[in-house]
Amino acid sequence: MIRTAILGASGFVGAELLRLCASHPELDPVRLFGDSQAGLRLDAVHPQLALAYPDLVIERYAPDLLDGIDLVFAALPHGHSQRIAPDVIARDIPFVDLGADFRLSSAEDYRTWYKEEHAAPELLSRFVYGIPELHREAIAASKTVAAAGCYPTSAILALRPLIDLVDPDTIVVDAASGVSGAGKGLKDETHFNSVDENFTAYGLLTHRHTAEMEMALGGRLLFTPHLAPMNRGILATCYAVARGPCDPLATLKAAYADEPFIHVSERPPSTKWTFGSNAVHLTARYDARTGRVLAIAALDNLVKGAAGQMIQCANLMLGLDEVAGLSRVGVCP
Ligand SMILES: NC(=O)C1=CN([C@@H]2O[C@H](COP(=O)(O)OP(=O)(O)OC[C@H]3O[C@@H](n4cnc5c(N)ncnc54)[C@H](OP(=O)(O)O)[C@@H]3O)[C@@H](O)[C@H]2O)C=CC1
Ligand SMILES: CC(=O)N[C@@H](CCC(=O)OP(=O)(O)O)C(=O)O
Repeated sequence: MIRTAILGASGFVGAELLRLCASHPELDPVRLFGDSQAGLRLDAVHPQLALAYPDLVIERYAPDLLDGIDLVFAALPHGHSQRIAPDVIARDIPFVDLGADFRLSSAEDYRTWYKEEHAAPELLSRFVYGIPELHREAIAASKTVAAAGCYPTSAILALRPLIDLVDPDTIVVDAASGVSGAGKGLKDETHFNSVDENFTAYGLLTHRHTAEMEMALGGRLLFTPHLAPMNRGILATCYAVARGPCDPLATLKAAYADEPFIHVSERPPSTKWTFGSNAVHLTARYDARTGRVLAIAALDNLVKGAAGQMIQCANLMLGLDEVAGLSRVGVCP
């Protein structure tokens, strides 16, 4: 078994990593780290995991606790894993990070979008951007992977195969997320009374995920995130001016024909089709009237947008079956 440590185990993504590891044939979570919940038994923090992990305790991180570990997952707020990465790299342990610390390729971009200095800029170039469908070989050859964010995963998977068909400077991405995308901390905007029976746009013109989408797609794009009254799920509706008449649905079908987690069909996708699974459902159209391409993606922000993507990357890095521990079937209805 692969002795696995999880930083941020007491958070939403940490819980999802543990849920997925419980049915993974190789990954064995043996060390869990948290902050405010350090010192508590796992079942006190995440009761849904009690039967799978009766004996685990959340600890406070110390570098020595990584000794003997075979794989590290980090699901920490931005800015933390850049301080821990040197400990992991010094021990030569495969490391999959889900924070934004190592996703952008330059410290300057990080400063621009995250409004802080990067603490380990010399490590940025070691990290491979973690979307297996686009960077499978590089991920398999790397020990350090920065798993992509949830919104970027949806928009990039919908648009990347279509990029030669459109003008990248005309891309518009409107995406709606379930509230678990904001993590477990309670804020005014994520309070039940703010979210229930409500639908809001936020982060206008400035959302940090714009940078990741531009890095993967080229061009200057307009991204508007929305908060939807649901627990999980992202639906990204993407538009771009086409270079000429085209068949984007056929292009997506061809690009993803052999992908285990991607389903392309004519039917407009729903987030519920992906609930709890690592699946991404896509569709696309060419609109001859406006000369635009439309592409839509649905995924579960906590699985393909987070924990599932991390496990898919780890499977590749460790030479395991890429689909190990990951479901392709959503819970619907
Ligand atoms: N939620 C989602 O759908 C997605 C999240 N992400 C990213 O993944 C990361 C985790 O997200 P999520 O699980 O939602 O967040 P949560 O807020 O739910 O969990 C955060 C975790 O980090 C721990 N933590 C907080 N501060 C510190 C600290 N100072 N030192 C050590 N540990 C700390 C918390 O510990 P404790 O609870 O014990 O205080 C908790 O375990 C974030 O970077 C997020 O942006 C990316 C894609 C999707
Ligand atoms: C609904 C919601 O609030 N979503 C979060 C994005 C999800 C996330 O965790 O962002 P990273 O991928 O950068 O880690 C937000 O908009 O800030």
